[in-house]
Amino acid sequence: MPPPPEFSALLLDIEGTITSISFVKDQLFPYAYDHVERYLQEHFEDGGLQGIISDLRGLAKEQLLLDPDQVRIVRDNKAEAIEDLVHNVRHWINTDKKLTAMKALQGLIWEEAYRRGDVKGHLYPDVLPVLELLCKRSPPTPIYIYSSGSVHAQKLLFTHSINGDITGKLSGYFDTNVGLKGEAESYKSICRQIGRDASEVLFLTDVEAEARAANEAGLQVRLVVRQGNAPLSEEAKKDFIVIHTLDDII
Ligand SMILES: CSCCC(=O)C(=O)COP(=O)(O)O
Ligand SMILES: [Mg+2]
Repeated sequence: MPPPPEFSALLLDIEGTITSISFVKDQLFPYAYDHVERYLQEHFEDGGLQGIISDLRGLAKEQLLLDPDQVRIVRDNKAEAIEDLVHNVRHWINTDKKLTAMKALQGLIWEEAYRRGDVKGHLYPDVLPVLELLCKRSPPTPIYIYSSGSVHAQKLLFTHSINGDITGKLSGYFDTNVGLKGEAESYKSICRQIGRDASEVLFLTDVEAEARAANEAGLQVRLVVRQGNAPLSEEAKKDFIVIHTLDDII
């Protein structure tokens, strides 16, 4: 194992890196799938949802061009709009699409589940001890999150985690409003926003395309392997240092 990396800021992916894929796929996604219709019925007129519905209408028009057999244009009438929105959102959940407006709606739906205690954000056992160590360094090493899940959904997961509220350990959150995770420009933008040179930032992810994009942007990168993750390609294992626990970065 190579020596631990030197870094002055840590950027973390969530699913497959610090949280199990099974928590997201077997608990969060089914909850959103099952509750999206009721949520839209109950909240359709809410101010906070209106912008998201408008974004979902625009998204349907874009996605229809790529996926004409499955995506529906969202009709104007409320009952028909809900029918179309539910159809599209369920299709995007089933196909694990990382679409910003759909992720924003998922975050709102999950809020109820977390608040009622129906779900708790999963964290691997090595995560909190390493975050605590980094926070105790002098000066503390700031820790940021970059996930396809909305910032709202991220904050919910860390507020209602199996280790309690760990948001005090985190310095900031980024979602796909900053750009897609497979694009180098997104990582450059994050580094600008956190005021760090890319070479000082360590990014941890389970996804090869994200690792390559961050590497292209000049960040240090480790690929994280967890039980239940998709297998890494031979090329990825050759090109990146692979770790199995966050202990390997300290
Ligand atoms: C923020 S919790 C929900 C996770 C999610 O919706 C998702 O798509 C996970 O993507 P990630 O970029 O964290 O691998
Ligand atoms: Mg991931």
